[in-house]
Amino acid sequence: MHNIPTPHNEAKAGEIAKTVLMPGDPLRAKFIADNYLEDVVCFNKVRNMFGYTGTYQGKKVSVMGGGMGMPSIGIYSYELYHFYDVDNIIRIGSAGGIAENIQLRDIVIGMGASTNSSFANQYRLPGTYAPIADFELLRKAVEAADKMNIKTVVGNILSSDTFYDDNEEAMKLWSKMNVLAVEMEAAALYMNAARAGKKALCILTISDHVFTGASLSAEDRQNTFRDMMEIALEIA
Ligand SMILES: O=P(O)(O)O[C@H]1O[C@H](CO)[C@@H](O)[C@H]1O
Ligand SMILES: O=c1cc[nH]c(=O)[nH]1
Repeated sequence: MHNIPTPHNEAKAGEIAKTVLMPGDPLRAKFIADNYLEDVVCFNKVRNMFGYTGTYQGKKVSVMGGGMGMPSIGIYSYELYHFYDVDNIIRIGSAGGIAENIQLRDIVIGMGASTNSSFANQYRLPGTYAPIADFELLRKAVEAADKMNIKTVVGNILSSDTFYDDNEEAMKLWSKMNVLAVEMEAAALYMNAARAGKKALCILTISDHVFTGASLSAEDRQNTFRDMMEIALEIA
């Protein structure tokens, strides 16, 4: 393997599993390692973007923070796919609901990730690219959730470059196109996966609703995030 360690990841060859769970928050990665994994080894501390490898029900799995926004997950996922031989990245994140039928605590799986980002420009495509999840991972996630009696909503999500946006109408326009929820990374992850010939999926928990202003308490957040983590671990 060439190019490792990277400026952002100090892991050595073989230290990262074929499947990586990737929350935005590195402390959520630590939470998963502490609460779900056995025989844990921390492989990255560069910029405090913690990465851990351990076993879950006997399977080797890694979990690493990806940061906030597409430039950040763009870097970490690119390096994992291209330099660390990772095959699958499953983002597990929080999101704001923007569809009427989406409520707090819902688990939304991004079949597609629309975006206002220019990440795709690098590919010089003669049209508009549609970033999509890997179907096999998507199907497995839905099946695992069904078995665990956890409701999921599958559809289009928005990966936004902005958390605070001056255009108050923007979310209403995406909502009119049946986009379910807004987060900030999936589209870049899906594009990096496609370009690398690898697999990606984004599973989200609705932590707030953009139009109603409703938001989860800290305790609620932890419990519902656990459902999402367990779906991801199940399919890892
Ligand atoms: O909870 P995470 O995974 O960080 O995801 C969401 O939360 C952050 C914004 O608060 C953005 O990264 C957004 O995508
Ligand atoms: O990106 C995000 C994440 C949670 N809630 C939002 O409104 N946006």
